[in-house]
Amino acid sequence: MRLRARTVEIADPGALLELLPDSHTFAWLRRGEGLVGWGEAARLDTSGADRFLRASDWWRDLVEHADVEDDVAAPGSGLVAFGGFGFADEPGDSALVVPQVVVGRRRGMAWLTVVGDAAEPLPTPHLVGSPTSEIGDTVRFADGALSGAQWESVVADAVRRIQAGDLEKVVLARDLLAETRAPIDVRRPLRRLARGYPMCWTFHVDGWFGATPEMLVRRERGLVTSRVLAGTIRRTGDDAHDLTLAATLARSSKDLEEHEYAVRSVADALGPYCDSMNVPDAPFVLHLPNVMHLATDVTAVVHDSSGANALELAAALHPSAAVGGTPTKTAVRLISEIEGMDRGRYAGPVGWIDATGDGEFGIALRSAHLEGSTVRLFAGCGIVADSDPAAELAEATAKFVPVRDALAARD
Ligand SMILES: C=C(O[C@@H]1C=C(C(=O)O)C=C[C@H]1O)C(=O)O
Repeated sequence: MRLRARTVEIADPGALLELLPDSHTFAWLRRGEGLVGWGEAARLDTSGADRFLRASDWWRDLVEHADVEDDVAAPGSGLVAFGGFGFADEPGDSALVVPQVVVGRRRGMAWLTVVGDAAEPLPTPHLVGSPTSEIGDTVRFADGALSGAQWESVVADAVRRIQAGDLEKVVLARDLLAETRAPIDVRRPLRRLARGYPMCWTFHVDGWFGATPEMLVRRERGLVTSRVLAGTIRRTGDDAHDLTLAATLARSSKDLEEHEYAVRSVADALGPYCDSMNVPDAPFVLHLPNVMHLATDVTAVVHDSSGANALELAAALHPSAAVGGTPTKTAVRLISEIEGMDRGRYAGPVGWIDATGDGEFGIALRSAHLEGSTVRLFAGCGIVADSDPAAELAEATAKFVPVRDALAARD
């Protein structure tokens, strides 16, 4: 189908999440800016090892044949698709979806994009949200694939293999199940995540939602940025003590080593596509309400000749050592062998791409999958030679907090 898209500047529409008409919607937001969308003008479902490249080819073809009128010409205006990609190559369930309506805000400017079949006139949507239903008054949590104790023994197994020299680092995750009596309206947890974690990217694509602090790749007019996180410490709630902990984190050789693997994997993957790469010598400490991370922002400029779009860059970067391990292939194999669950789209790229190839793909962390009245939450930790299984379990528990709190019955 040939698509037609029209983008016009609009007066400030207020909080973008309030515009969503129902739970079957798309969101990508940080500090009130970003994109929300609804309806489906076009969709590609894909899977397998070449899921990113298939999605990129589909997107390039769709853009080439579309009629686009874009009065705004900002990253995220004009034709846009939201995407969510499976972590593992198999099954690798992934999708790229072009909504019928997208509302965006960037640097105080707002726009509306409407997309439809080129053969028909475009509708004029009304930007009025609808009330969301309450999350029922009981949310019951249960272990997912493994209990805490079983997961600790999986971590201990990984530590033994690392000490034996099989690999340097592996990121292991676990899942939790949350059940409510009535189906959950995803707009509730999204609003809470956006409010509680303004420094993160709050997202929703196809039932996968969360607030991630980690940017796999942002491409904006050829400038590429990746925010790499690895090395974590839990917050205590006492700000003065947390500052001391932050200083300890910034000097911890275990965490610095783990961080270094992750930064190196991103810089190596971007190398073939970019020039003028800047990799800061030392990480900074990113403070989130539940945890603190060592963080490095890598920047670079896409080669004119490679012209890699945001999806192709995400394909090159995924899975980074922050969510897979080092060496990547050995780590990913070990994950599928011992983790005991299918990650689905957890820790896979999630975000959006526009017709110029600009876009943002975060890593779907601090995230969950919603299906009716069941939510599956995921959290993981980087395991290295001197990791302690009990401490890793506590770290994973801290990383469940954002989605757990977002599912609470009341504010
Ligand atoms: C795997 C997760 O987080 C990743 C692992 C980290 C670590 O081990 O220190 C830190 C940030 C993320 O890169 C998660 O949140 O589930």
